[in-house]
Amino acid sequence: MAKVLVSDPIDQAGIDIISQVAEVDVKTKLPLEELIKIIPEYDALMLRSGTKVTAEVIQAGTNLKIIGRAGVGVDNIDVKAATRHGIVVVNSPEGNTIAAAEHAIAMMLALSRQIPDANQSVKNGKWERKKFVGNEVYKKTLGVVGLGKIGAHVAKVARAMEMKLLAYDPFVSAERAERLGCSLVDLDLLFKESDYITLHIPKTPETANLINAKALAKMKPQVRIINCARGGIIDETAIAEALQAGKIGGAALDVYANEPLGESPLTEVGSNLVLTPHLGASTAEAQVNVAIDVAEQIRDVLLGLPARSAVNIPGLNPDVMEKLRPYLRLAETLGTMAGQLAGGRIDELNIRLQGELANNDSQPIIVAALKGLLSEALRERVNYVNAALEAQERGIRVIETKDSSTRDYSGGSLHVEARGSNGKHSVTGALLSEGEIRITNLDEFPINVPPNDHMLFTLHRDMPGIIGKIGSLLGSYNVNIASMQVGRKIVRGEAVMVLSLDDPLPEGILQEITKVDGIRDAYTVKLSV
Ligand SMILES: NC(=O)c1ccc[n+]([C@@H]2O[C@H](COP(=O)([O-])OP(=O)(O)OC[C@H]3O[C@@H](n4cnc5c(N)ncnc54)[C@H](O)[C@@H]3O)[C@@H](O)[C@H]2O)c1
Ligand SMILES: O=C(O)[C@H](O)COP(=O)(O)O
Repeated sequence: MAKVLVSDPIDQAGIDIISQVAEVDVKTKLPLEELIKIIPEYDALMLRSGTKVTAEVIQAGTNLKIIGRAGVGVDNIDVKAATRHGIVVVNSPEGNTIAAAEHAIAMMLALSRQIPDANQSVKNGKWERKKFVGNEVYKKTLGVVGLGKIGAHVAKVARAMEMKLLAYDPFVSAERAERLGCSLVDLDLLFKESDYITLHIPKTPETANLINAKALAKMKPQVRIINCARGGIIDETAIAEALQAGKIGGAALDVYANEPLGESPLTEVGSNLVLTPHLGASTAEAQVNVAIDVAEQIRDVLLGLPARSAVNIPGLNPDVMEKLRPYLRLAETLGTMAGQLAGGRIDELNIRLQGELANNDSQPIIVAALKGLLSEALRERVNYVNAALEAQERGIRVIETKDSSTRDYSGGSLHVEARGSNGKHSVTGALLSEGEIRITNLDEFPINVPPNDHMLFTLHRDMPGIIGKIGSLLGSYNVNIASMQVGRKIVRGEAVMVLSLDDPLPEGILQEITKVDGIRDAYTVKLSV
């Protein structure tokens, strides 16, 4: 039975789902060395933001097939290292959207009405009504930085409170912003005009320290800043100084450059600063949502099914995947054949989706062809997760075309051409109505053969006696021929011979075949049909 390690607190609903197919160990707060020590035992790892999945952890996780992040941010996972090792990384992109958005709103209101400080004051036996006079958010300007899932929900709620909304998001259209009641503006204008600024962006090289001393200097003196996105987007020293000096009205932070926060200039700030310990996603509802979402994906991947929210393989919903599955098999077979025919060092792969197939998303089909193409070199190390990265790192140029006008097979056909040390070779294939693969073209010669574990291809002159000679030669090595077919364009011109063999070809026989009069070239292909 598969084994799954749960290394952060996850709702029981998720653990129950994984337990249907695997043994689950819950071990939280593991020191890194301990995690590295035990990870080889596990097929899957499920976590939240508390566990750091470094390249070392991934390297040690020799049995890992999937890492499931019960939440959105995967910045605590070395996704590149996981991809390189063929480990699928999944998350729950929407399970905690509402929770995080509501936390941002709660922070904005808590800050405006000084609720945390007022609460503490009452508990200290005081009654300081004058000290805690706040502000209304009604008719104030809220600047939303990042108009994705969480930013959009914050905008909707803020609009209901009749706030004026500005938004900055270079990847969102003005129409979408408008539909959400926001005016899309540049960052400087948002800084200048906003009474409240709320951040809902990922931490990237572009967003790191976005709110620094220079940015703070552009804002209104009473501005209140909310960060429920990621630590490191705000320069914590700069914001602590601005608060201490009264240069901004307040800040409410849920996330920090280093978590847990520990020693920080932020803890020195006396008032107008609300801090929560990364609670954005911590609602009962969100925790059930993310646990179920990710647990289902872990269960599916362990059962050999696709994951719906993989961050390191082309996103596909299960219905599309189900429809494409036979074509992925076709693409992988053709990629394997083209790769072996073209020889070891492949530098270019041309893929043409033809007929009906051209109406589909080509990305998964390309990945499947690349998986086949690299299978000779990487064997079981290559999979759907790392095929594209491996190809990119080997400098393989991928050219994709679509031609919906081809009308040869009802489901369409796929043409794969690889250029490598043996020159350019192409294979075309299609699916029969029962889902069986047919190779329909080899190096532009029409053929019609099913793939077979051991195949021999020759390029030769179409002349009497040549088929017999190859048959006798194979017979002399005790190689049984299962089927044979010749493809030619003109009588007595160039032709290809395709032989399906029951046995692997012994060493050296290929060279002998190329010496037969009329044979120009010969290739073998090994498949796993
Ligand atoms: N505090 C928490 O517990 C908590 C919970 C959930 C999510 N989050 C964090 O909240 C953030 C937003 O999550 P989401 O689900 O809305 O993500 P999302 O991907 O739906 O939205 C992010 C938005 O940021 C925009 N963006 C990217 N780079 C930008 C840039 N340089 N400038 C401006 N906009 C930029 C994108 O276009 C996108 O619209 C993420 O960082 C996520 O990790 C935190
Ligand atoms: O990225 C997220 O989903 C949030 O930061 C929540 O993190 P958590 O699951 O550790 O609460």
